[in-house]
Amino acid sequence: MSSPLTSRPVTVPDFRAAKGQGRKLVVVTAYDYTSAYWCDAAGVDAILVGDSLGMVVQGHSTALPVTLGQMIYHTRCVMRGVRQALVIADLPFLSYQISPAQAVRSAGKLLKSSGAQAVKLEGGVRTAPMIRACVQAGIPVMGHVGLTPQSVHQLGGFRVQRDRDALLADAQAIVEAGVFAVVLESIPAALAAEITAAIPVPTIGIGAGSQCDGQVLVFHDLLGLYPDFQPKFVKRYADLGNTIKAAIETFCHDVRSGAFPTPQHSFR
Ligand SMILES: Nc1nc(=O)c2c([nH]1)NC[C@@H]1CN(c3ccc(C(=O)N[C@@H](CCC(=O)O)C(=O)O)cc3)CN21
Ligand SMILES: CC(C)C(=O)C(=O)O
Ligand SMILES: [Mg+2]
Repeated sequence: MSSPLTSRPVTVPDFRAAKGQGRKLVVVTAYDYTSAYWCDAAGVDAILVGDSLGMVVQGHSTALPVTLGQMIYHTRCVMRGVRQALVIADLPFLSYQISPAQAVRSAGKLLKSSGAQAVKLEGGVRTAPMIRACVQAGIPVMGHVGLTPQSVHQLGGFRVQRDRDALLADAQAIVEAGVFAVVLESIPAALAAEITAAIPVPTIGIGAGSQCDGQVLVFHDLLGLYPDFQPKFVKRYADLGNTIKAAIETFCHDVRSGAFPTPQHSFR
């Protein structure tokens, strides 16, 4: 029930080969040692060190300010908490868009300095040359099409993407460039099902319905930790934000009333 794909550490080929095996792939984001430890212990198949950390860790309103150095730092923290899950790290905005050479340099630096097994790049037809260059350098790449948050200003906001022909062409282009899996973000369920049936690698959905080969959610969204954010695709499996608030309120009360610390928590 809550064990990952394999009883040894999950590899990129394991993940890719799960397509059509009748087993849904589970991916959760994590940004530090402790969150990665618990995701891995719960039996996720893969952990994504997402550039969403720009929002949920740093407090920006988009992921655009995140740097490659910050992605390396967080991925190194995550790696120390993981025993079995595959670890994939996002390449941040402007670390791969300029040229295929820039993409290989950034992806290579991220893998070399963190120990993650794969990178994720956003974009379809336009990003295919960068993906191809990384794959030819021996770097496994996960693709990401549909709502690509690094293009938020070009898209005019975090909006559902509905252009069927463009989305199919994007998915096909990155499959041809060599991705081992594709994130489908914020697209109608029927279209995600069509793309899933059309391509030979697993699709991992977020706001893309139930017919994808797997699902991904942001750690803070799944646990109710990120304030004032609940798009339609998020299901809260816990209410940890309010749990934390209540616990800290109790601590405040105990300190102010003198109920904490007791002799039990003190040295004699
Ligand atoms: N915490 C968090 N969760 C995420 O899923 C996430 C991030 N951060 N940061 C990077 C991107 C940004 N994402 C987002 C952000 C907002 C919406 C959103 O507000 N969607 C609305 C409007 C859809 C529409 O009307 O077109 C929704 O209700 O789903 C969607 C994806 C997904 N990613
Ligand atoms: C939402 C997922 C797919 C992502 O790219 C991120 O967390 O940055
Ligand atoms: Mg991302």
